Amino acid sequence: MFFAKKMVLKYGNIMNSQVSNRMDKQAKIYVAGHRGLVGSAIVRALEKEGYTNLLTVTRQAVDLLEQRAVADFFASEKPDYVFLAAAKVGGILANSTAPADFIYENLMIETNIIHNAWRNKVQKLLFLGSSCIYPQMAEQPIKEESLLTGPLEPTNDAYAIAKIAGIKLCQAYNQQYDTKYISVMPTNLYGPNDNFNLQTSHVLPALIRKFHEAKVSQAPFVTIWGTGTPVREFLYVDDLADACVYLMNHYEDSKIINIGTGVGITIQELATTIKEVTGYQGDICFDPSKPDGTPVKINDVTYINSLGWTAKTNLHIGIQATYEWFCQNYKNGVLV
Ligand SMILES: NC(=O)C1=CN([C@@H]2O[C@H](COP(=O)(O)OP(=O)(O)OC[C@H]3O[C@@H](n4cnc5c(N)ncnc54)[C@H](OP(=O)(O)O)[C@@H]3O)[C@@H](O)[C@H]2O)C=CC1
Ligand SMILES: C[C@H]1O[C@H](OP(=O)(O)OP(=O)(O)OC[C@H]2O[C@@H](n3cnc4c(=O)[nH]c(N)nc43)[C@H](O)[C@@H]2O)[C@@H](O)[C@@H](O)C1=O
Repeated sequence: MFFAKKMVLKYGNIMNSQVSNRMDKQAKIYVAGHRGLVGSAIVRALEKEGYTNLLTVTRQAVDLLEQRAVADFFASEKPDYVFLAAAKVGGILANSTAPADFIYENLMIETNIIHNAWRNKVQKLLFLGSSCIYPQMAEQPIKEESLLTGPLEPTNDAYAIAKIAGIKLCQAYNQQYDTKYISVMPTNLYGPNDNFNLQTSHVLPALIRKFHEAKVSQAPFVTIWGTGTPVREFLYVDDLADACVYLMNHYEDSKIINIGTGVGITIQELATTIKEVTGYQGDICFDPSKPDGTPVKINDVTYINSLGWTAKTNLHIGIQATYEWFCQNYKNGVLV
């Protein structure tokens, strides 16, 4: 049972930060990006909780970059709720080599969806941002208040600017049109349906694939990009999805909200853990010619914890589950 908790915002008005305004089990819920890491986990979480009227559509049927297609889709489907998990996403290499694609596609997708959610009176929308929106040298762990207090990490600043625009879109529509659009800032995620392409993936799936393939081919060493010293926080995607559904039911403030474990490890420690899980027997080498990116990135999760949500999945167990999923779904580096 949840009770409204009053809080005074900096603008002086009183808003409910925590509410119990649950989605009806038959409500029409659009999950944008349902085939991706996050979207597929949100679909699993909603189905597990008994939501029966989920709306999904492939990129081939509705390209979210196309304003007209998105407008027609919303006008004909009229969803009640929207989880905005469609985006152009990638790891440090993809972000630093294709910044134009990352800023353009993310601005287009979020603008098309948020504007048409408003035009079609969507009751509530949840926008997926990212912890990379915070300044490169933000005080650790990173509080929500750090937003726009310093320069961004150069390897993903184009993507981060698009994500900051998404936050501002939600807040501006809330302010002008009294909508209920919430923005969450997850830390680095991993799990089933992750991207295992070594050119475009994040570090955790990349290392699962590298160690697995090295074990199979009996390669003497595995190369890790950068120095191994950067610190990252990793959240299992089913925990993230659980948090998103929880917040959709219990939160309606414009204030952005971090999601994570609050615990960081070095890339070297991550590599050692993945080596152990995969059973690889060779050595680990580092390639310092590749970028490290942000030196440390750990979300402060005090706010979401205070609202009654905490992460559950231990990193070792989450990596084991992801490795099992990878072994079942990939053969010779190809999704089967
Ligand atoms: N992965 C991570 O570590 C983190 C992710 N996030 C955020 O979570 C959200 C989801 O990320 P994640 O699940 O990892 O990303 P994925 O790349 O796994 O999934 C993205 C989804 O968006 C869809 N999509 C992309 N472009 C279009 C388009 N033009 N038209 C229709 N559909 C499109 C993709 O469709 P298709 O299947 O056809 O490719 C895919 O289903 C993003 O907003 C991201 O910023 C935040 C923090 C960390
Ligand atoms: C979630 C977040 O993810 C991105 O930021 P990032 O955290 O820097 O991303 P990453 O997972 O790709 O790398 C983490 C660290 O790991 C090192 N590293 C070692 N070896 C490999 C490797 O083989 N692949 C990759 N990708 N990284 C490697 C790598 O050098 C870096 O030090 C944003 O662009 C943006 O997309 C965003 O929001």
